[in-house]
Amino acid sequence: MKIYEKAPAKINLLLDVLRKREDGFHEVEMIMTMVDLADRLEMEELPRDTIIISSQAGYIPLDEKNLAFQAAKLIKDRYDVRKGVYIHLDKKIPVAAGLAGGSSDAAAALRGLNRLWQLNIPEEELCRLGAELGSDVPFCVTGGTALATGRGEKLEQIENPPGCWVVLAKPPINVSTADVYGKLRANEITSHPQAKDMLSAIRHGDFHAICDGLGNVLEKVTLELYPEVLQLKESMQRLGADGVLMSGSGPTVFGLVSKEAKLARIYNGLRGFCKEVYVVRLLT
Ligand SMILES: C[C@](O)(CO)[C@H](O)COP(=O)(O)OP(=O)(O)OC[C@H]1O[C@@H](n2ccc(N)nc2=O)[C@H](O)[C@@H]1O
Ligand SMILES: Nc1ncnc2c1ncn2[C@@H]1O[C@H](COP(=O)(O)OP(=O)(O)OP(=O)(O)O)[C@@H](O)[C@H]1O
Repeated sequence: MKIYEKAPAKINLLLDVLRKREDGFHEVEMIMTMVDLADRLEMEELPRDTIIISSQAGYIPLDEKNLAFQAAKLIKDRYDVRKGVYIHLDKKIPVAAGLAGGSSDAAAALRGLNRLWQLNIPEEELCRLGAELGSDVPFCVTGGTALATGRGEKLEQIENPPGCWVVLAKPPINVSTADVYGKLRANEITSHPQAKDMLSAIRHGDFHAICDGLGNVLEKVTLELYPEVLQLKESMQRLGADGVLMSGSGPTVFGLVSKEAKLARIYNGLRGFCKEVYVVRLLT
């Protein structure tokens, strides 16, 4: 039997860091949602007790470093599954982009293998397993829109923001999340984005208040390291996006756009100097 799972990319509408914790992680407050740019996983049971990963993308690890491999190994070990699985990853989400591509693949593998092996693991437990793989994985298990706290693994589902277009632009640099958090001086953050304002904007379906409330404290680190990300933000604003922000630790910048008529100008303007530009929708 073959099964398929979609692994959508996430964006952070808001990312605040409250403090650095003793375990080295940072206490965060994030509002995350999904967009319809997605990897696709094909999973097939193997009679041999092995995990095989393949992908059309030549630039990701296919061994135990792959997060989908780690998800399969975790679920096999924890539930004593003696069967194997072949997982093909059709990668569409850019890698090391701030869009949680690897985390979403891991989450899709957890959901898919739960079905393939009929394990009936409740979603809450899948999230707990996901948290062992990475801070973004629990959100990628549930999807939707959520307020994430703790190191990102504590989730409160909220309603989806109103539908809109999302322009994603990734400059040709790879950013390490660990490096960005490592360079952040949490006690020196002077301006914190307000989660309560964003939650209220989403609750009221107020697109313009959502655009006004966008904020990400990791921008300070990434924009200083890579001025081209700042240039990209400024270009997107100049070209007419309603709200613009860097996603996660970057370097992808997203623009929220309400009117379809604006898209061609923004897309063509960005494509002039950035090869990777995607026009997608919020997943609502
Ligand atoms: C930047 C975001 O993607 C925003 O959604 C997340 O906060 C990071 O999520 P992630 O990539 O799943 O992160 P993990 O794989 O758990 O951790 C990668 C590294 O980022 C740092 N890290 C991550 C999450 C967090 N709350 N505090 C941290 O300091 C840690 O140094 C960790 O070693
Ligand atoms: N299935 C996978 N897809 C993409 N990258 C993977 C995968 N498994 C492991 N990786 C590795 O994980 C690293 C980060 O890639 P990923 O695309 O998940 O980053 P990201 O979008 O910045 O994630 P986040 O937003 O959660 O910080 C890369 O170095 C990549 O080699």
